[in-house]
Amino acid sequence: MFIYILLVVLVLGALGLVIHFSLDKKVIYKDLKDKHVVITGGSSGIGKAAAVEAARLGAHVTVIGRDTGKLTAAVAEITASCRDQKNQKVQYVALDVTSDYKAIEKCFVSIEEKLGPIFMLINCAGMCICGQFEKTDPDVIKQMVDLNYFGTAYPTRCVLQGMKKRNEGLIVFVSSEAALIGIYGYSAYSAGKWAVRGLAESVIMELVGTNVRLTLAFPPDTDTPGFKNEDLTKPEETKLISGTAGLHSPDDVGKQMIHDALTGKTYSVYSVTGTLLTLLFGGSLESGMQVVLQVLSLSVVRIIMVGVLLSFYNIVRDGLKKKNEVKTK
Ligand SMILES: NC(=O)C1=CN([C@@H]2O[C@H](COP(=O)(O)OP(=O)(O)OC[C@H]3O[C@@H](n4cnc5c(N)ncnc54)[C@H](OP(=O)(O)O)[C@@H]3O)[C@@H](O)[C@H]2O)C=CC1
Ligand SMILES: CCCCCCCCCCCCCCCC(=O)[C@@H](N)CO
Repeated sequence: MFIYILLVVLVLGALGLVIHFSLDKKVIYKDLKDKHVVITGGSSGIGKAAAVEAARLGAHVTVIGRDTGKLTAAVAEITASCRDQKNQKVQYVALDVTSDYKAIEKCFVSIEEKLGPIFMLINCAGMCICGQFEKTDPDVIKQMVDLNYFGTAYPTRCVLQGMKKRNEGLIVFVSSEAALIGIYGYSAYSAGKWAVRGLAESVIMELVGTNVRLTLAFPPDTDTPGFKNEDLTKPEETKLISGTAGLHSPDDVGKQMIHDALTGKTYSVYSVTGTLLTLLFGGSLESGMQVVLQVLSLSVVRIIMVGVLLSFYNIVRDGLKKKNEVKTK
């Protein structure tokens, strides 16, 4: 028995060490002084909170969105957070990130002409329209992928070459905890966020040997204008399931996203559920320790997850029962 345990510990220790030494070194930055940070969706919610934090850390900031009213207000708020009001520059650019590639590329060229090479790109523009799939407007099904996936893929395609050439840069993808588990009512939305995750994990492998890093964020429900809006039409079942992970503040999520990227994390997670879900379903080699934990916890966390999933199916069945009762009355 003792020998068996010793063997397991040795094998796991060796696994942890092999991973530790075969990974590229973490690139860690203390602040963003004089760096150019671009944030799509930086005029509201999580993106705005991330922009404010970047300004506090000394960055020149470009925020991207469509509504110039929201962008102007955001620029004022971000400017007020700059630690060096005289030298830091904050600008907005009106761009629809679902535009065709050429238009996005042109816009990114002009952004770099104005404030210099992009050091950090945070792809935060996104939104969720909930509902059962067969009741979802086909245009919305397409919009969820256009905005959440292509709205991340195209801007990233624009900056990658320059970053690789300069051999420095940070990219953040904002996915969702709903990209780790399928949830009633998030059908159209989650497709885009799962795609973002697939893209991230492949690009991360393509960055091997460079100092460019990509961080994949998995926020849970976060109290933003976008969340308030989606909540208006959200099925009760979706609210109950999604609520399991709690409601978080955009300031906390935006701030942590920046710091996770600066400290070279591949995943940025914000709640216990996020930690458990990435432990179970995550594909990154975040660290040797993470992989050892995955191996050790796999069966236990999987059993917990099956229990959780069963309870989610019960929520859906209860909802169905209630709807049938209303119909027969
Ligand atoms: N809040 C939550 O519960 C969660 C959010 N997320 C993700 O986090 C990100 C931010 O969400 P949140 O802060 O809640 O959203 P908000 O709705 O508060 O902000 C969305 C931002 O994206 C911009 N935007 C939307 N569509 C486009 C477009 N086509 N082109 C350019 N900019 C656009 C908006 O500006 P404008 O409308 O002017 O274009 C706004 O600045 C999204 O990707 C979302 O999916 C993930 C998990 C949970
Ligand atoms: C063993 C593991 C146990 C884990 C428990 C599982 C909990 C699942 C909760 C999923 C929450 C999804 C939130 C998505 C928010 C989002 O993307 C929208 N608000 C869109 O804006």
